[in-house]
Amino acid sequence: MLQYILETSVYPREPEAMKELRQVTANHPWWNIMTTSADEGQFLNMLLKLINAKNTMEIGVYTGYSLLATALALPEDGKVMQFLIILAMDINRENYELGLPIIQKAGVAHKIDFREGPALPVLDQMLQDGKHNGSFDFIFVDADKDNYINYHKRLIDLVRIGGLIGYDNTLWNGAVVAPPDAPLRKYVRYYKDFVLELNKALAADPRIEICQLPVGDGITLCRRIS
Ligand SMILES: C[S@@+](CC[C@H](N)C(=O)[O-])C[C@H]1O[C@@H](n2cnc3c(N)ncnc32)[C@H](O)[C@@H]1O
Repeated sequence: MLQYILETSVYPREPEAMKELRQVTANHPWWNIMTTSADEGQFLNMLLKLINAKNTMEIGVYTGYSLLATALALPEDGKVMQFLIILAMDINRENYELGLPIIQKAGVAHKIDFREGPALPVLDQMLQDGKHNGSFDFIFVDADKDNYINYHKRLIDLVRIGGLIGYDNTLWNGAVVAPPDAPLRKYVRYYKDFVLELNKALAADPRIEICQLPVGDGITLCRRIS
């Protein structure tokens, strides 16, 4: 079914730059476990346009596919305070630089403020400054699953009321419904409980409305309501 969706509506309408970046990623050794899928990229691109997002954040860039999908969707006039419109964080700059020439060629690199390093200290600094509370329209989290709960504790104060946080991989390769003795890859098994814990915490959080979508590996959208 996914192949049908990809072939009928995703691949034919995928912007050339996103296609090109997907090719770069496909040659990277982490591709299989790391990359955001084409249907997710297209979904993010449309979602951002629908909510008229201007000020966004991404945690977990890798080679930049979801970042490019975001940058292509955002308007030119999104600068808020000292940030450009996408604050993008990753512990690895090398991978970001693999995709960067394509992002530059697409004419959207100026929308990105890339910070190399772990995201949590940057979030803590922003919260301490107090200037960015409630300022983000959209935040996409696609990084270390064992920190998602820690991200959520901070992001809830940084996203604006009515804004969205999207957590990626909340179906975790289907492992969220796998029996305890299921033969899972080591990587999948290691993070499974963290994803389950996150899903439970989001479902019980009264500060958000949530919607879990089977797009890509599962995205949970959280709309801040208080
Ligand atoms: C699944 S990949 C991101 C995929 C990307 N969104 C895309 O479109 O292809 C996860 C990324 O999170 C990064 N990462 C892991 N731990 C991190 C941390 N503590 N802070 C920021 N980034 C982190 C990894 O280096 C990796 O590039």
